[in-house]
Amino acid sequence: MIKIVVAGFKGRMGATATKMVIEHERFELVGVLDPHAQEKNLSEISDYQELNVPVFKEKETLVKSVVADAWIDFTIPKVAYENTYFALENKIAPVVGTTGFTEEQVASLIKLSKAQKTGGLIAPNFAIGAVLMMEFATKAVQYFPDVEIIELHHDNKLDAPSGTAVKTAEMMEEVRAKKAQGNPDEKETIKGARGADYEGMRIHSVRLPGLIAHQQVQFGGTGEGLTIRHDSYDRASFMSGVALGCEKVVELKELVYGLENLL
Ligand SMILES: NC(=O)C1=CN([C@@H]2O[C@H](COP(=O)(O)OP(=O)(O)OC[C@H]3O[C@@H](n4cnc5c(N)ncnc54)[C@H](OP(=O)(O)O)[C@@H]3O)[C@@H](O)[C@H]2O)C=CC1
Ligand SMILES: O=C(O)C1=N[C@H](C(=O)O)C[C@H](O)C1
Repeated sequence: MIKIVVAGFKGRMGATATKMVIEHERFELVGVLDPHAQEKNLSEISDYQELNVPVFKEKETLVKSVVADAWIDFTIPKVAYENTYFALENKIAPVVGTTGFTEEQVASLIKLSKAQKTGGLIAPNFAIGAVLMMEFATKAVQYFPDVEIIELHHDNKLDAPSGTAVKTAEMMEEVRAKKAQGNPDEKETIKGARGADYEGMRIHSVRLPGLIAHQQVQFGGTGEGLTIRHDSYDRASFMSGVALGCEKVVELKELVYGLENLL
């Protein structure tokens, strides 16, 4: 059995991941973390009355109280780096879905994981379809260097652009012919009209109630266009990737960035 803790267990993703861990035959939920939780045990929550899983408000108390192999993190961009660093320091393999990491933070966590000989995963998107979308886009951009990313999310999202959009742009940038898109003389008459600029590629972030997580990567060429689109209609779409991450990280000796590294 892989012993797992879930940080952010009361959030939209954390609650879905907690349920997945409880129901998974090879996982054991040994603790959950939320700084504002009122409960002391999951059994106080009506769906989980039969369980005995301690609830922690501080990560320092958690590591003193339970032994864990993997740390699922769906918290907020402000604390995810600190949490991941802490998990690695304590030789608990992080499986991180929280977005908003800088390139420098990812590099520093990979370095720490190697020093600790501890596996880990930071995956901006755990949906298999989203990973395929990123890979297909990386293929397409070699033929269509003119590309814009439009990501669409629910309006409670804290970070923009999404982690998926950033990862897609990073992957495409590695193989794309350098190019600044649009008319070199173009002027924004309203600031932000052309979206964010990542190495000449534009990223547009849409936030609307009713949405979950969607992205389209739109390419333009001479007399033709290509659109690659992924939609998560339910947060369950992320769970097979989270489960795969938990099974794989305990075998690794360093942290990897992107679920594609484990498929
Ligand atoms: N990689 C992927 O496939 C996916 C990634 N995400 C990412 O996951 C993250 C979470 O998203 P979502 O669930 O929608 O957000 P929510 O706001 O619903 O959940 C975040 C939770 O984290 C809790 N939290 C805040 N600080 C801490 C802390 N120090 N320790 C433990 N928990 C803490 C919050 O608690 P409180 O409210 O009490 O402060 C809240 O319950 C986002 O960064 C999002 O982009 C989302 C979907 C898929
Ligand atoms: O906040 C979300 O909901 C999501 N966040 C991730 C991101 O920033 O890419 C993954 C997915 O898009 C859902």
